[in-house]
Amino acid sequence: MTTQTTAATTPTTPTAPATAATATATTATRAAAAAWPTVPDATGPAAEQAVLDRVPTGLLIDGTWRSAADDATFPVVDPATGETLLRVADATPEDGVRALAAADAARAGWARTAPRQRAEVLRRAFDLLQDRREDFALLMTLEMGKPLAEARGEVAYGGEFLRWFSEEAVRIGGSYSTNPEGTGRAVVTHKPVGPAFLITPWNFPLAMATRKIAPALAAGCTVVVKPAELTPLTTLLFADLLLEAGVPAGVVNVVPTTSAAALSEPVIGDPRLRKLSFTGSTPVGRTLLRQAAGTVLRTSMELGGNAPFLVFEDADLELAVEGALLAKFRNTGQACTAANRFLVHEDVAEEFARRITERVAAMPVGRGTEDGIAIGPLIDSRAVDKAHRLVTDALHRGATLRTGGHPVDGSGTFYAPTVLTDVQPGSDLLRDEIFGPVLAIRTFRTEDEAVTAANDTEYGLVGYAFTEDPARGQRLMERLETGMLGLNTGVVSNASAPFGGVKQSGLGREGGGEGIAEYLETMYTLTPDPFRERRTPASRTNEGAAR
Ligand SMILES: NC(=O)c1ccc[n+]([C@@H]2O[C@H](COP(=O)([O-])OP(=O)(O)OC[C@H]3O[C@@H](n4cnc5c(N)ncnc54)[C@H](O)[C@@H]3O)[C@@H](O)[C@H]2O)c1
Ligand SMILES: O=CCCC(=O)O
Repeated sequence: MTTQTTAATTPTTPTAPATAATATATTATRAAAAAWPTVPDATGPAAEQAVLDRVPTGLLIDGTWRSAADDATFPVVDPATGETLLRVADATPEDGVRALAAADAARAGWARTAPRQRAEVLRRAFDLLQDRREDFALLMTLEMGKPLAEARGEVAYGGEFLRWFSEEAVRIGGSYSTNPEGTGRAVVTHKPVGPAFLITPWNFPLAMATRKIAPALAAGCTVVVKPAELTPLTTLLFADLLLEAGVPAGVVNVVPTTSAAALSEPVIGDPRLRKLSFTGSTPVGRTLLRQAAGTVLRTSMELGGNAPFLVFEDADLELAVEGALLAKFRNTGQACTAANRFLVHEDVAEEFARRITERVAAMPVGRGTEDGIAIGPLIDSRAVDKAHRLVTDALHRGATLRTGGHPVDGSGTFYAPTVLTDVQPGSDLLRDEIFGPVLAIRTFRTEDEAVTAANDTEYGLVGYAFTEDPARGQRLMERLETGMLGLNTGVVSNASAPFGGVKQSGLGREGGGEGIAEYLETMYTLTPDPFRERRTPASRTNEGAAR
């Protein structure tokens, strides 16, 4: 794959309480005070420093940037170089509860705003993000490592949630109907569920935040956001943009922390919290669900995946190869949607493997800020170790190495893009999320065999299938146990579509019309038929007198 291919196909939609005494306010609504010059489409040390200088490094609580309660900070590191980019305030559990108190105090006011007003705030945020897209892209590449072309794709994708939910905010409906007996009228309305705690992962630092914040705000909910400790900078810069777009104090609060579990537990256990939306791994999701049971909290869970990628004997192989490159190597393989198991019909397996190996072997690896890079660093050394352990296990069990298969020497946490064929049943990478640039191929003989293998996992986020037979495509839609299916395409993500999984890949959906419903409560009111004469005591007396 050339970098140009990666860039062109990177999806744009995608086409690619507080112990208050110690917290101190440092700047009042920082964003309003800051002038923002037009950002040049530039990279290099000066551009990097300029964007880092713009990032607020405190906690956002009640519309004010603050230092942490104990003044502690933690470093955010560039995974390509190992160098510290910035230090960020490290929120304590008390800060988390204080942020929730702010969200609770702002709750009623925000819920009462006109939907149009909420829509316009989100639309302004969308416009501001477009103006600053180069800043956000560069910042994501710095803190997360993804190639700049992909980071630009994520700004476009993440921004679409702001635009989509600005449009959805004014379409929160309800219904008025006559009950079947004809004796009454049923009125169904939707209201904001209340303060929401949003926990996001490191792999899509902007889009995973906008995919939660935008529908929550559109619905009229206030939020506390806990970004991943590895990539808090994008969320902090985005929160500042939201203040500038007109989000009132307390509506969005942000608490980066290195103590995710300690901060989250009291917030989740606090009865003022009404909603938890989590994106991350399935094991952490299970823990949070157990905690949420304590207060019977509404939850949305976007969890891990183990996507099958099926190539049938009647597939357009060139299309399948392009789809495979996107489905596997987008974000250097670090996507919940990443194809984890390639199941290829035995008649076309060797040709598919030959073509894909040629492309993968040619992928430029390097720091994401450099021109033409297709494969950036993995997020940290643990991710490199995991990828390598899975590859080594597969090789020991009989797989064949076609290209890659090793960490890249030098600074940074890089893993060579890898293709394995003849992967044997029982190999760990067929069961575990690889979360790295490793493409593992097995073969199958029949459609039944392919479907059985595809469904043989506790996960069910997304699947991909390449076939030129429309009837087979329809059978797969009905038989694959996933929340999403890419049929002859390697990417499904789009702000207008319900994103989410079945089985242990999650609960609920983000995006589409479903996305805002996750932040709304349904209320039903019954009232008597207004055309029936009311049988008041007085009318009953009169009826009796008349008889
Ligand atoms: N389904 C989706 O939409 C989707 C999207 C992106 C990532 N993911 C999944 O996320 C995983 C990768 O992301 P990750 O490594 O950041 O996941 P993770 O579960 O380790 O962390 C996710 C978030 O949870 C926080 N966290 C961790 N332990 C916690 C605890 N005990 N209490 C509260 N918060 C806690 C982390 O600080 C981070 O903010 C993969 O499994 C991937 O598939 C899923
Ligand atoms: O990592 C999972 C999210 C990927 C996406 O939204 O396309």
